[in-house]
Amino acid sequence: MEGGDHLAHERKKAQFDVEAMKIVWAGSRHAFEVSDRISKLVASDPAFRKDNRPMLSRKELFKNTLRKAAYAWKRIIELRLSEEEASKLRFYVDEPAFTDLHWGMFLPAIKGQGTEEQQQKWLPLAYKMQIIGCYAQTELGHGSNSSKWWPGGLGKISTHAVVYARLITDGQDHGVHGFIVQLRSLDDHSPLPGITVGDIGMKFGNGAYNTMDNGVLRFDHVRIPRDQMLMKVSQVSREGKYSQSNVPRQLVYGTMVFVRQTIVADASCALSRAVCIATRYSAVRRQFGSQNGGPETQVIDYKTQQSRLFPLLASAYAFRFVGEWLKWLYTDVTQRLQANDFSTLPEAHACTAGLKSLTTAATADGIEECRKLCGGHGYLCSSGLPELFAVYVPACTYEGDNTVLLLQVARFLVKTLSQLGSGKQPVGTTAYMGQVEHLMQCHCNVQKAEDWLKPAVILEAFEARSARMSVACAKNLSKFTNPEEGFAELSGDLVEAAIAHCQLIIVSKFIEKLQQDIPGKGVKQQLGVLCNIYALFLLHKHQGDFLSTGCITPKQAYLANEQLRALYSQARPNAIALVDAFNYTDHYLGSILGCYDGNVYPKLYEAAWKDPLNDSVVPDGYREYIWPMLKQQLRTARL
Ligand SMILES: CCCCCCCC/C=C\CCCCCCCCCCC/C=C/C(=O)SCCNC(=O)CCNC(=O)[C@H](O)C(C)(C)COP(=O)(O)OP(=O)(O)OC[C@H]1O[C@@H](n2cnc3c(N)ncnc32)[C@H](O)[C@@H]1OP(=O)(O)O
Ligand SMILES: Cc1cc2nc3c(=O)[nH]c(=O)nc-3n(C[C@H](O)[C@H](O)[C@H](O)COP(=O)(O)OP(=O)(O)OC[C@H]3O[C@@H](n4cnc5c(N)ncnc54)[C@H](O)[C@@H]3O)c2cc1C
Repeated sequence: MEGGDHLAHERKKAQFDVEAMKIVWAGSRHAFEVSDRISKLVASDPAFRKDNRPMLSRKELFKNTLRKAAYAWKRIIELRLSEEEASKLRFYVDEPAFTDLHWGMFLPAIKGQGTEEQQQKWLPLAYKMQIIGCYAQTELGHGSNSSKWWPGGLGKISTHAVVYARLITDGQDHGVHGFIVQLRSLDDHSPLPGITVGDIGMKFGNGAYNTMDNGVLRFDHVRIPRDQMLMKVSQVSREGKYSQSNVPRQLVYGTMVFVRQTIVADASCALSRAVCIATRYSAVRRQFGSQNGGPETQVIDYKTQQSRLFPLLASAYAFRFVGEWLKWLYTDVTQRLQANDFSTLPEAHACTAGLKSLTTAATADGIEECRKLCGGHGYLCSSGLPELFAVYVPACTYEGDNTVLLLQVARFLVKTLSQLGSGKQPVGTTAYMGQVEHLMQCHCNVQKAEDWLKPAVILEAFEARSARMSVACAKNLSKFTNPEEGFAELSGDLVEAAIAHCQLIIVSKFIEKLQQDIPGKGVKQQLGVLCNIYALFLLHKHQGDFLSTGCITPKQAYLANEQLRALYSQARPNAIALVDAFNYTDHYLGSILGCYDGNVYPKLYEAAWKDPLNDSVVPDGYREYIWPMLKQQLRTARL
């Protein structure tokens, strides 16, 4: 079959209104319209071509990124794009660049930690891109006193950086503070005196994150003007006197709360992209199982394929909704901070840290699983999956190593539990800890498989598991005379308790989403199926936790798995429509296996011939190396 829509028969099976689901996925009709318009704008502009990335040398790749960034900026100004539209444009250009750190960290750091006066001075320059900034926190070795190492945009482009360093006045160390530091001349871009700066070298994968100039930075007797210390949290007077505002010191880390929140939203994008590719290809691919000479089985009909693919599809939706909620939480905490209410900052920190950890880990693993779900073709760069994996996987490390972040969540949970004794009622995502006595002894009320479809049953099982794991950690910790020693010794268990808590948040936010009014034929029902798949998949995967804490019985675990299989069958006819609802253009997907029309094989065949290696029939190097070897063998054989 040539041309046409090879997936049309699959699209006809959908039991819901795909156009309505697109609005739900985008968040609102307005968000959908912006996203749809900008994605088409990028896809139709040859300046944003990206299929050649894996073939380019590092220097060509990097120069190409600079060209795209400058062109994108020009288009943003010409078309008078709003911030929302510009950030969608960045998203669909789909190429990490120094601009990410400028807009995503440098500007937010000044907004969050600079005084009004500092903001008035620096923000207009940064907004007009008259200066370009990065965010320099991480060190090569340890300690905020060696060399900065890793900051994106630092290596070759940034003119300025927010640098985190120890503040010492009168011989007293006041800990880490943020400083705006000019790095390069605004005239000829050369490093300023005392500054050594460069790129740290090639990173994992071809193309991928190598479009970014992650950098190294050293200072030798560099003087930073006093008014370039970010002074919202603490100040140094002209006389060198150190003082602190009436705000928590933790605000110094506020930029990370903001960025981690965006990383959670981004996880749903990366995962949905991989899932879209794997789902479409699984419907196109037929392998074995032919009966009476009929067509072979579509691999998407194999239960094993479904049990690997559909939980990822459900996770993409789950991460989308928890990301939406996290954005709300971040906006709420920001408004409170402006009104000097700091009460929800610890929760915002724990939620952003924990959800960043969980969603990036699941997404990185999920992309790799999608590659395997596509068989051998998934390993071709033209599948789009190798580059997506290479570009995505550092998300498990940047903005805080995922394990380190889970330990932050664990500290928050232990603290919450310890405050119960003094009568402090937990709120927000830890409100369930207020019912800890009930959760410690409740029994799951599942007698038949369908009982697992009740939101209250699922929620109670997840709450009980999380509460019991945290309480067990707290009890074990209390046996240590030195709490820090105890924390280190039990860190493995604490990480698992933190994971249980964060999974509960994602499940509960999906359930809350379903309580809203969701228009469109069949849309809510499909989301209900996905929500149950997500929850029961987690329950099945972590059944050891649920069983060992006595939250469910072995029979109930068995029934959950039985229900999960039934849910896969319900999702099957809707699978293609559920990935169509992401509304990704073929340009954005960048994958032959995932193309909208499913016409995979002719495109793969054509693409192979475009590889530079096929430019000539006899490759470079043949005459030099292979021909003499063949001749030698021939001579030996004749002897
Ligand atoms: C194409 C061109 C187009 C142009 C388009 C223009 C428009 C574009 C528009 C937009 C584009 C935007 C794109 C955005 C994309 C962003 C890209 C992101 C890329 C990622 C780059 C990566 C950057 C980095 O990695 S930066 C470095 C991050 N480093 C870390 O995360 C380190 C991890 N470690 C920690 O977090 C540690 O906690 C610590 C180092 C912060 C502190 O450690 P320590 O001093 O030991 O303190 P600790 O005991 O842990 O904690 C003390 C108390 O503080 C509390 N706490 C800790 N962290 C926080 C926090 N973040 N917030 C609040 N509170 C915090 C902690 O709970 C303790 O509290 P307690 O009450 O005392 O217990
Ligand atoms: C692509 C990329 C882009 C980046 N961009 C920036 C940037 O723009 N600006 C910037 O400042 N930084 C940036 N970083 C740096 C990044 O933030 C750090 O790499 C990250 O915070 C992890 O720190 P680390 O590398 O020191 O790892 P380490 O802390 O050395 O971690 C190594 C291992 O030790 C474990 N470990 C560490 N501490 C503990 C602990 N307390 N308890 C238990 N286990 C522990 C970790 O789990 C991990 O397995 C970037 C990194 C990457 C990969």
